Amino acid sequence: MATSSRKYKVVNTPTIYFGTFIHSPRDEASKLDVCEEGAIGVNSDGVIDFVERDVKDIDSIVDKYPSFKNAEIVQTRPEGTQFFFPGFIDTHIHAPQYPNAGVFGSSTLLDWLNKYTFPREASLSSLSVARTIYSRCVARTLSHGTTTAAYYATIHVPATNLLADICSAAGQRAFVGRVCMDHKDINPDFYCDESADESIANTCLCIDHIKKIDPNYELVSPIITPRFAPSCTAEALEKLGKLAKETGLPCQTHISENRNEVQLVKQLFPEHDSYAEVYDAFGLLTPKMILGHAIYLSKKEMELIKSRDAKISHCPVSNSALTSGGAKVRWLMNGGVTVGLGTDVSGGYSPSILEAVRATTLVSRHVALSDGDECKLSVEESLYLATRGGAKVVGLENKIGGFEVGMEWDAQLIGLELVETTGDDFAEEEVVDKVVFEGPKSAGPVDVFGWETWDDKVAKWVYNGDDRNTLGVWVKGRKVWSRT
Ligand SMILES: O=c1[nH]c(=O)c2nc[nH]c2[nH]1
Ligand SMILES: [Zn+2]
Repeated sequence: MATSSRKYKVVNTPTIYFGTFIHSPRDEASKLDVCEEGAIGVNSDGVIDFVERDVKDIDSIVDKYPSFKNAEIVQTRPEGTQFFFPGFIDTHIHAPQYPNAGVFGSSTLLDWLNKYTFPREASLSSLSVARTIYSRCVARTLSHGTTTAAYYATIHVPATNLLADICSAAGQRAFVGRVCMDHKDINPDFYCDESADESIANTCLCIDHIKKIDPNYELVSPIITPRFAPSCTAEALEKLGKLAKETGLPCQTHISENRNEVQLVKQLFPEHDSYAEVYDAFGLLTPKMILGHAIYLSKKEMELIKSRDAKISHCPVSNSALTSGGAKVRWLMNGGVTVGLGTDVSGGYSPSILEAVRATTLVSRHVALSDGDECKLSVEESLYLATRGGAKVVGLENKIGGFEVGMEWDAQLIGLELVETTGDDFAEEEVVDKVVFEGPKSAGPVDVFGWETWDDKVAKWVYNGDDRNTLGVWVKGRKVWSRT
């Protein structure tokens, strides 16, 4: 059933963004680059034309770049409470599971799949259910600053095509994968592909649809998606590996998330030495593969993944919620493996990558308790993973993840008014006046709030912020979300 045949094409008004810009330098995870008084010109294709630092007045910039004479101007507030930041990249999210976010009880992966997840995903055989869930999911992730998402959909072709349509219409950059799962002994009978051939044929139908709505995959791309090794037969994995090679399309799957799952893979694929080698044997371990979780990898597997240049999506919220374990991100990074962040909704309870950033720092501290202080990841490193790291994971590091000439304007405007970084805007007296308080007088707001450096402000955003701080979101220069 076709859902839409409208092609993606957007022409924007050239725009100059003025004010404070913060991003991670391209290959430097440990610090942020703060440009307090800058200007970025974005042309009608959504591409950054110029970046200027130490800008004292708007007129001089407009004079210098005549093609921006009639540009729209978007400016951060001057009091140091707002900044532009690259859009977040969610490298692993299950859109159909969005209504289940937060509902996992005390289950762990394999029982969670059967109890909560497969029944929910099966309900998307109804296109109207899919429409409700997918519109909500895309709107909510955009509102949290997610400008790019690598989505797992379901086994249903019409619903998967609808997800692609919704991303295209809403302006979210997306990889949309029809989930392949044909193993009859593992998947429930109400939610399983008929055969390996059906897995491939239905995947091709989804690829064809996306090709129709976005022929050059400018915004929305198909992604080949074997759910995980246990849910696929060897025949399906082999055919999907061939399809990946023929089409050159990206791929995504899960790996080593849970100890019982790793055991199951050993039982199902006894002829292969490890989980990673199963994917490698079927031609799926390539630079275009995104592996979700990667908690229980051996050193040999990590080295194999590195040698194939496959990528890893770290999903700390999900790994904590489902008691899966703590991924050793520092170890992966030291081994030269490319890592990005995923929400993994609904194993993860939140659609927010900011939450995943926060959890990345916290989970790394738990890992540090057993493996040493070196494992701790800083706010700066975690934000790097959410932007530059994610961009590398989805193969778009030359387009998104930072602010350089030639990159596309995928950005969010962050407002810090709600995270206590200024002396004003808080009706302290109103509350305190009602309380009988005998003691020294307040030191005054400026001494207590408003002293923070930009690094401090960013840390306060990461640890105390949420989507209320996300004031505006742009993808490829198009405004796709605004907090009114
Ligand atoms: O976190 C996860 N979510 C899923 O939907 C899934 N399927 C297989 N393995 C999975 N892990
Ligand atoms: Zn997942």
